[in-house]
Amino acid sequence: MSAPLKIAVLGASGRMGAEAVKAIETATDMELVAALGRGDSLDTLLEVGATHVVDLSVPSSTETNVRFAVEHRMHAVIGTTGWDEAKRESLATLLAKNPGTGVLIAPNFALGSVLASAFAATAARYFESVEIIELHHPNKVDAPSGTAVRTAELIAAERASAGMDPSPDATETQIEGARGAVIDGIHVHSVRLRGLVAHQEVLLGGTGEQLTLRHDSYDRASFMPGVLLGLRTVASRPGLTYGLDGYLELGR
Ligand SMILES: NC(=O)C1=CN([C@@H]2O[C@H](COP(=O)(O)OP(=O)(O)OC[C@H]3O[C@@H](n4cnc5c(N)ncnc54)[C@H](OP(=O)(O)O)[C@@H]3O)[C@@H](O)[C@H]2O)C=CC1
Ligand SMILES: O=C(O)C1=N[C@H](C(=O)O)C[C@H](O)C1
Repeated sequence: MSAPLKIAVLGASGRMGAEAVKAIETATDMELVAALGRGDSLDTLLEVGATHVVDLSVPSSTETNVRFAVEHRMHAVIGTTGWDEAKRESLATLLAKNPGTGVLIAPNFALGSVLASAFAATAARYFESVEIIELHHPNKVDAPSGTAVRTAELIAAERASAGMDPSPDATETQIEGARGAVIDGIHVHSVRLRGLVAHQEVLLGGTGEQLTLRHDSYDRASFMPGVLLGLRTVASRPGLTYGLDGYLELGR
């Protein structure tokens, strides 16, 4: 049997970080070597000899954390939101200088969510209208969710390759925000509600019919199989992978 992966969790006291710590401690092929939070020095990662980092911190710190890891040739699995195109490009440039190091940015680790986004992108070629509603707990600091952004990007790419027009919309006047955020031409609406965890609906409309693709995470345990899959795979995928779908055989 090969040596266990030496894993550090960043954001370890948070809602996701605490769940990841439990999952890693339970995995027989992994060793938790550090559980760090705000104010802890990243030099600890070097002192404990971490080979892999899981970043589940906050959008304002994730880039600094991950760049440190890559500069020291640690593989990184990122669940934290905030990785826009400019940040991803900059990270890819850094990775090119550190060949052999792998990074996964996973907007959503839940396998059902990854599948739902892929199904939605496929379906969006066949429906005139598409909009996204994402629904989350009220402690979430960013909107729209990273998952909704990624889903909109996938849908927009499919519709562009199919030569489709924008979804029809006759709105002439509106109160700002009434039609949601627009990402690559796709409208995204964000709900924050006590009692929710993480949920998303993609509404697809055609003449006389509607298809709704909904995914619900009722518990953060739903994200852990994806976190562990990411950790087990990332070292064999040098460079940057955006989306856990990059590690799955989705037949697309
Ligand atoms: N990809 C996925 O499947 C999922 C992604 N997420 C994303 O993960 C992120 C975390 O979510 P959640 O756990 O709910 O958030 P929390 O706020 O519960 O946790 C974030 C943790 O990070 C800590 N932190 C702050 N700054 C740093 C730093 N510089 N280094 C290390 N840790 C730091 C915070 O500490 P303090 O409290 O002191 O600020 C807190 O403990 C979000 O971006 C969220 O959108 C969430 C669920 C699933
Ligand atoms: O903050 C959360 O809770 C979640 N964040 C991620 C996102 O923004 O998409 C993943 C999941 O939706 C839960």
